[in-house]
Amino acid sequence: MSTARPEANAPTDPTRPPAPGEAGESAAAAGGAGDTGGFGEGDGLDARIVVRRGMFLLDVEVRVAQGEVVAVLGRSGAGKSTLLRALAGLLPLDAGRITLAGQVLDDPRERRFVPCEERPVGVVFQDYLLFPHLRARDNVAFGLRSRLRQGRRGSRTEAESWLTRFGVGDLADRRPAALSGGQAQRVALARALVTRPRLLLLDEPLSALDTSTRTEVRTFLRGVLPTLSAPVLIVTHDPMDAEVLADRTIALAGGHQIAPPV
Ligand SMILES: Nc1ncnc2c1ncn2[C@@H]1O[C@H](COP(=O)(O)OP(=O)(O)OP(=O)(O)O)[C@@H](O)[C@H]1O
Repeated sequence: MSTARPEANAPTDPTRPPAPGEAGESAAAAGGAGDTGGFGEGDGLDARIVVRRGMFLLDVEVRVAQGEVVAVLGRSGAGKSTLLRALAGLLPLDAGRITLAGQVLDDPRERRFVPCEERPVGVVFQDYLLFPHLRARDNVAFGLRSRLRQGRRGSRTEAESWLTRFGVGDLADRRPAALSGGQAQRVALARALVTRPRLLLLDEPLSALDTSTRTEVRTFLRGVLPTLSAPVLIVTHDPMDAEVLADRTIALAGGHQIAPPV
């Protein structure tokens, strides 16, 4: 495990596709869930996250049990994406500690920092960030090949089975430009889950979708999320998403946790 800490507040571009070895592809790294062959071992997520970005300070405590789905609500600028980026390893903590399934991912006091590509964390961003030049099958297989070192044939077969599970198996040969928003979001979710991360982060996964697709994907997620025994954090502006998808809600304002809306 690397303990080198990146420069605090290093600029990252959330609009670019995840590079090989980045957290936009779910990472099941050495010591991650790939070792156990499945979700759900360990103690869930336990984190105190303190991150400064310019004048903004995020300071929150988050605990999510295995199999629990927690919605993170808050107005624009509240710190929701900053929270997810810190958990994914895209922003280092300034103070606090992140422990996932018993493994310390970030603790500045102990100078410990697991880089994003080594974190067993799956991330789905609002605009999918699929690799545009890869077919759906290879988008999903990418993490298996790069992180788990699986061979081409086996990783493709496994990718196809995840696409089928998510109802888009017949689209395996398509590139992202030939997928609808809902289809692309399913592929992105398959890609995030294929390496069996121990934490799933969904950043506004429905916000780029039109109303009917949004309802379709929300219903789909409602079926899938309870089947994962990993902790899930889902950032959303929409209380309906929280109501339908989450067991519990965290509300942020100005970088701090507040009582959730009733
Ligand atoms: N690179 C940066 N440098 C300085 N400040 C930043 C940077 N990125 C974000 N911020 C600030 O951090 C605060 C929290 O931003 P963040 O993106 O986490 O909010 P959010 O709740 O996800 O908002 P939205 O719902 O609009 O995505 C904002 O005040 C924002 O201006």
